[in-house]
Amino acid sequence: MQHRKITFVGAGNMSRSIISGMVKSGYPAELITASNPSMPKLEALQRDFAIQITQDNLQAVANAEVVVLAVKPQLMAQVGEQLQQTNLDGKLFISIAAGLPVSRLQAMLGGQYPLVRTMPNTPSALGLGMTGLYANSQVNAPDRTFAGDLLGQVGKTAWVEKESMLDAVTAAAGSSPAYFFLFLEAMQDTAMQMGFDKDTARLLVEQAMLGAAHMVCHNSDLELSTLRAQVTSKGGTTAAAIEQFEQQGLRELVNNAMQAAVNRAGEMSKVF
Ligand SMILES: NC(=O)C1=CN([C@@H]2O[C@H](COP(=O)(O)OP(=O)(O)OC[C@H]3O[C@@H](n4cnc5c(N)ncnc54)[C@H](OP(=O)(O)O)[C@@H]3O)[C@@H](O)[C@H]2O)C=CC1
Ligand SMILES: O=C(O)[C@@H]1CCC=N1
Repeated sequence: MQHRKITFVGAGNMSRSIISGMVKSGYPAELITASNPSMPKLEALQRDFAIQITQDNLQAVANAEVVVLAVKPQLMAQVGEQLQQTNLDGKLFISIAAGLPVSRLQAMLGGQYPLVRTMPNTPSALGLGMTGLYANSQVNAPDRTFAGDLLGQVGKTAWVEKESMLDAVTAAAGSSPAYFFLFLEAMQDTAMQMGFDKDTARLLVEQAMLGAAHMVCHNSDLELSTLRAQVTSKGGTTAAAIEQFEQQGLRELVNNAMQAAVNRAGEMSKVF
């Protein structure tokens, strides 16, 4: 990918994931800066990836061609106001914040800058991320390619043409790792109630999940329902378990949960 001087404002979990992927893919560390109010995460990034670090957002942004906005949504207005003290013309902005629409981000930055709004997820830390991207009309073709390549360093990407679809990406991929963890927690607890120690219970569910995930990825020509049917012997144990999920409304529950994520993104766009 093209290499540009890039600054991450906010050096938390998601920035670390993306920076890790960039450096592993050969992006020159000397072109990457992270800015954060406290030092420990910055020092860890410098130690692990040899990038530039600073506690001075303004200096870091002034020197950058690309600015990744990676603070919590509720802190973005404060950061935007601070950044207005420097000349932001000509910079490409990439936001990873949940919920905040381009119009709000532009108001926070005080101008109509090229802005790619994205929604990544934490598996990006392992190079297995899924990121949705949306570009505003100021983003030119090279900027679009740069943003796609950047998030492509840490996983797969999907562009959306309608900004509202980013909230659906949040529900389906940004937040969804947590749904899977919850499901695994519940299975681990049950396996322990059935007599396994904690480590063995975890091994059982994590290896089953890993195998199932690989089966999904390696059989993209098969419907998910076909993979399920291959496990589900007629009148057998799986059928008994699936019947419980279906009777007790798992599909409706999933629908309600994902809709709640979308609704919350909509609320966040108004309150932050
Ligand atoms: N976690 C997730 O699964 C996902 C998160 N996101 C989005 O990513 C963004 C970051 O989330 P995440 O990395 O998880 O959060 P973190 O809390 O891990 O990181 C946020 C960082 O911002 C720093 N920060 C606070 N105030 C400022 C400031 N004024 N200037 C610069 N940096 C500041 C914090 O520093 P300190 O700790 O020192 O206060 C912290 O290191 C959020 O907007 C979230 O919506 C998107 C997709 C998935
Ligand atoms: O929970 C959140 O708001 C963020 C966005 C997606 C995952 N974490």
